[in-house]
Amino acid sequence: MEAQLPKHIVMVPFMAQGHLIPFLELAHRILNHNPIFTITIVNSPLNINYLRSAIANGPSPPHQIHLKSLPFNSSDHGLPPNSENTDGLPITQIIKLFHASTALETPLRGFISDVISDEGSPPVCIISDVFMGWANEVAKSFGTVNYSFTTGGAYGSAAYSSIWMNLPHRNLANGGTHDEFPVPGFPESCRFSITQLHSYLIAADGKDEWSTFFQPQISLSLKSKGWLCNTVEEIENMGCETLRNYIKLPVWCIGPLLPQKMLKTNPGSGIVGRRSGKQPVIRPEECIEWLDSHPQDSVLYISFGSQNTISETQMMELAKGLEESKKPFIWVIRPPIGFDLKGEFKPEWLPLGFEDRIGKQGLMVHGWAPQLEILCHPSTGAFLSHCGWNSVMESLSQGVPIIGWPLAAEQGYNAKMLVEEMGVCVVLTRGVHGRIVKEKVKNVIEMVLDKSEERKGNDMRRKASEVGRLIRASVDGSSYKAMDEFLSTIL
Ligand SMILES: O=c1ccn([C@@H]2O[C@H](COP(=O)(O)OP(=O)(O)O[C@H]3O[C@H](CO)[C@@H](O)[C@H](O)[C@H]3O)[C@@H](O)[C@H]2O)c(=O)[nH]1
Repeated sequence: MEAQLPKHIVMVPFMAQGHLIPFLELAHRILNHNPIFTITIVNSPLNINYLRSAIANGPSPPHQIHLKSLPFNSSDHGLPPNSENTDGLPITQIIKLFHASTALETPLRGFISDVISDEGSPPVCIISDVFMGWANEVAKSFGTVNYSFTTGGAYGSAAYSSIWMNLPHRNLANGGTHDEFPVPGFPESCRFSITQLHSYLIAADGKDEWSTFFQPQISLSLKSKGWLCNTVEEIENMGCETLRNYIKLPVWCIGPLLPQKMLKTNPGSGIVGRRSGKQPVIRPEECIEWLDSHPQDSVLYISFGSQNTISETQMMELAKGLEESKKPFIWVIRPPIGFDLKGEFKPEWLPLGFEDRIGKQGLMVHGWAPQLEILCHPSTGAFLSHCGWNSVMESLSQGVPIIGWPLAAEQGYNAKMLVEEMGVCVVLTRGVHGRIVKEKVKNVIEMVLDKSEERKGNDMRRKASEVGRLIRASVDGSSYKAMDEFLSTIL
């Protein structure tokens, strides 16, 4: 009998750390579920190198995962040389990278043709990032199908898609009051605020450089056979219903795409190990040792994800508020907005003598921290986060409540959902122009870390812990079932 060729899936992630890693985790998850597949992840050369080191740094990679580098030259798109990832790029360049990402279409077509010559048939499907909607056309023209993968949550993805496609805030008079407006797909009672939108979205008119990328790409992704979503059905009931209602396609909630150790009932402290192409500037063991010296649920962890930072004034007030709160903290810090994020950190961005004065109260990490190890440690009591979806899932999976400071993308919608639907978050401020004073920083930190009964912090922790339980239960429950259903549709 002739041996059956493995079923080939081609994955097309967007060119950002917060997208590449969930795609890699998705590939692992699919293969754990059913090893019959071969998966090729395609991207620009530097992102493929990044994924190669992520695989090398992580636990033993299955032989069925292949990486394919597609030609891409950032200088052809008005970007600085070697700019193939949002990491470290200022916002004005990020939009150029979004537009440039569509240049991967022609080389992807070449690759699919090669697959057909070698294997006699096209891949069983392409799984493309929601931002890489053009992959739908590629799939169709080669007689295969496309599924979209949103690396965000259900609520955030629904809001992001609907707001970009409809720009509902442009017509506040149409059913809106003051600065609040309804969003197509969401219940009438769920109003969004103009303050939750980034300035480029507030200014968008359908013809600007942001709309002319997002509208066609989301619109193409709406032609997929269905969407995979990095969330858990039970924790986002309303978000899942809204996403299905808005996109009118099947949605499989297959998250959380996190390392197995984080999903154990009591992960405890220790090395989690992750697939990441970046090395922390501090050894995980050092962080763990520092956390070991603090009581349970007492430490605030602060990080704004892989590509964001705050303003100079905000940094100063945050530092003062932290110092006055006297609460222990780990702060992943980068140069403020307007400066080279990978450049040298200048002492004048913090209060005079700050780092010397805080001593054992704070651990400053200049660059990249071992976030998973920090969040899994029992001493970590709260996370001051920009509400990027990976950070949200990582925090909630460990029952850690969130102090939200959304900065860009769908982070404002994530924060809204975490506050209104889950009750696990309080918003400190929004954006790089958001007002922030040290007194508020101090009060919010104290409130969230306060474990006394009847305090809001205690309630947030209890709710976060319940969400964490649901996330862990989904691994053998709803998310497992959703993956099963998805794979049976492509087999
Ligand atoms: O010092 C650090 C900082 C970050 N991380 C990791 O980097 C990832 C950051 O991801 P996320 O929290 O999602 O933030 P972004 O990198 O900003 O993510 C982009 O992609 C997400 C998924 O689509 C969106 O939700 C965000 O809005 C978008 O900015 C997480 O896994 C973190 O664990 C570290 O390990 N160490």
